[in-house]
Amino acid sequence: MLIEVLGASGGIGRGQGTTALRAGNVLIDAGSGLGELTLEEMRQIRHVFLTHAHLDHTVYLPFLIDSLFDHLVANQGCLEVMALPEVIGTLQRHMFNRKVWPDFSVLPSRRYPVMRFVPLAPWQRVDIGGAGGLGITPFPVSHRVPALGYRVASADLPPFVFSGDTTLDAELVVAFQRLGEIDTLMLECAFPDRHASLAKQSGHMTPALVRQLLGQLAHPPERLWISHLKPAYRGEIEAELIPVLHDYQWTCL
Ligand SMILES: Nc1ncnc2c1ncn2[C@@H]1O[C@@H]2COP(=O)(O)O[C@H]2[C@H]1O
Repeated sequence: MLIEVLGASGGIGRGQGTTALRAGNVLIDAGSGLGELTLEEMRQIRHVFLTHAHLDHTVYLPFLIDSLFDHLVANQGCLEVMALPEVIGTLQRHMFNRKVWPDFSVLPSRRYPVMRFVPLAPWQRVDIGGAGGLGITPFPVSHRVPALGYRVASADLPPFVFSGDTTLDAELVVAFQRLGEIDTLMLECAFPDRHASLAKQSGHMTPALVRQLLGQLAHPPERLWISHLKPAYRGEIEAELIPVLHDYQWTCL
């Protein structure tokens, strides 16, 4: 099983989509990177796990469900959107509210809708695809709004951890300790160190915070994929990460 990064940018620009990952028939987040998929590829998707409600992680969800509508109706299919209860409430109130977008969780009928919200609880693993499938474990992270990261593993996928959007605090360190061994860590780093206070205020990481987090892990990851760089600061963040990550295999997405 491969994790395919469809988008991982902290902003927009040619060739840069916001967060969306694909593993088999599962999506993690539905940012503008989702626009990389063909209609046929979208039709394979059965589950969308959301980290949080912010637009850069959800903006293509309304288009996805609209694009799949006929196919789902014809096949009696239903797209499962998995998220924290607070995130589901936000999407119901502000996105699928029949003003911004139709409420596909009651269309074409309440009994057989094309989209279903499934509440998640931190640390309650969800198994997708039975034996040999994916085990997806949500864990709490520290953002401005209720948010999760995900650990994804399967028989042929060593533990992959995606931080989602988060800053560093004591709870995040506890969560990472509980995750145990990590093969690949996709970790956000949105701002350079000169914007440390904005990073804290908006719930994001800087290279100095990445250093602090890694220094507190009992099981450092084998490799790091750094994500969510704000395009305006990309060069600066990369330069600051070089001394922080010199002992790791790493790349900026
Ligand atoms: N206090 C703030 N001042 C300026 N920009 C902010 C502030 N809070 C949030 N943002 C920006 O708004 C963005 C919302 O999405 P992000 O969390 O990815 O990143 C956030 C920041 O880029």
